[in-house]
Amino acid sequence: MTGFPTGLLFDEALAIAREVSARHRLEAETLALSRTHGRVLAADLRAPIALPPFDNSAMDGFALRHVDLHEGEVPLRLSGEQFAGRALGLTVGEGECVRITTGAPMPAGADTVVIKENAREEHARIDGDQVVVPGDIALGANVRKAGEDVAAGDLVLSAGQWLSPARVSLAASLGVSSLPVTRKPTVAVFTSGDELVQPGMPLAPGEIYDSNRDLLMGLLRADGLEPTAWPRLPDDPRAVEIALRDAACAFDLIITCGAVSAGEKDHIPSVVETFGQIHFWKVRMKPGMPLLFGSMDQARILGLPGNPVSVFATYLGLGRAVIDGLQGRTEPRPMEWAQLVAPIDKSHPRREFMRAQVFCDERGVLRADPNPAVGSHRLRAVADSNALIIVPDGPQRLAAGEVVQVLRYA
Ligand SMILES: Nc1nc2c(c(=O)[nH]1)N[C@H]1C(S)=C(S)[C@@H](COP(=O)(O)OP(=O)(O)OC[C@H]3O[C@@H](n4cnc5c(N)ncnc54)[C@H](O)[C@@H]3O)O[C@H]1N2
Ligand code: MOO
Repeated sequence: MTGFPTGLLFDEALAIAREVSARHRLEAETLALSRTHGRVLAADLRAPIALPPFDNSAMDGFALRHVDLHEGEVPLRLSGEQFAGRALGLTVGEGECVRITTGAPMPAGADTVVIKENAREEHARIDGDQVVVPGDIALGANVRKAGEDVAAGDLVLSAGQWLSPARVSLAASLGVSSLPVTRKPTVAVFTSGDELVQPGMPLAPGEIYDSNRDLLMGLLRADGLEPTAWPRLPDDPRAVEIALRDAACAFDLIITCGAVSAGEKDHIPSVVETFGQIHFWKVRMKPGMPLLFGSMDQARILGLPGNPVSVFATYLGLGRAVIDGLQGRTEPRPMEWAQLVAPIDKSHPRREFMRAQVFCDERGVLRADPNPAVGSHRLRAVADSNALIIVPDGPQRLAAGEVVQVLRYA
């Protein structure tokens, strides 16, 4: 098998994964705002109105004209009430004030609000109720100005951003009722290997329980997708071919795990090569070296290595980039830096993804404690950790205290 890139540096593989998936970006669909949570925005959003839309009070109290204030206490005539809701068109004249609540539109003429607790109401005066206010209130106090948060026409959300609850809520505050978002990829998940048994069934000698299915389904669901798990693939080339070709015409992304390395039963690369195209196979990363990325029919296909820790690292390191590319997400995923608690001595040249516990110490410094259980079969270390340390390409001797890049997952 030849004619495709192999033995790539991690960054080279990542660039191909991004380029191919961006080229196969899914179409946009317009959804009601309440259904856009977690999706990727497909077009820029400019503010159709200003926020706040009008000058309004930040507190419950009395709206007044600052020019009427002077030293000491100031008596003002209460000329009306404006509560949050429709504007009554009131005007505050000389020596007057209007009772106001939080969020209510400022009456014309008023420029300042005194909070209720600092005012004294005196009732049944001949010429109406009187409100006595302190004279030392700052001009504009407790007033929220129209447009101080967002001006009409501002670019508030950009294509390629993911829609967090705050972003969806910002669109709602602007009166936007639907947004164009990229369609979510449909994903088929396959595990493979004759040794695999579903949890709950008895194990025969040589068999193990299938743990990768739940790992992948959980990772994909945590990324907002609704993956479909297919029955486990047997180590039979014809069965692998039929299942993958079937899925490739129905799904946007196929994720397999296992059967992608050098063994006699590793049929996935030859099926992808025969019925599709391999974009790359084998990446200089640890774990996850046998990783394959290709296309078949309408689907992109990620052939993850079978070892559970390899599945985890390749999904977070490269699989997610494919999912982001298909959805047109250009906003980078958050990446952090932490100080090593213990040294790392890496003699191989591959980029390594090491399990670690990342925590914030008493001085507020983010620190990373590498898990000593190396080996891509040791799933427990992933479950006991909350981050992957990304150890750069090439041999590395990193002392305790050195700063490393970390990818938090829990
Ligand atoms: N001669 C070579 N041998 C191996 C190479 C190599 O380059 N040359 N690569 C090694 C590396 S690195 C890895 S990673 C594995 C990957 O092999 P495959 O992707 O072909 O995966 P399998 O052989 O099918 O499985 C590997 C390992 O993982 C277990 N496994 C598989 N699926 C599941 C599952 N769903 N749940 C739990 N455990 C699973 C499987 O039983 C094996 O132990 O190959 C090395 N060998
Ligand atoms: O790269 Mo394999 O994934 O080391 O075990």
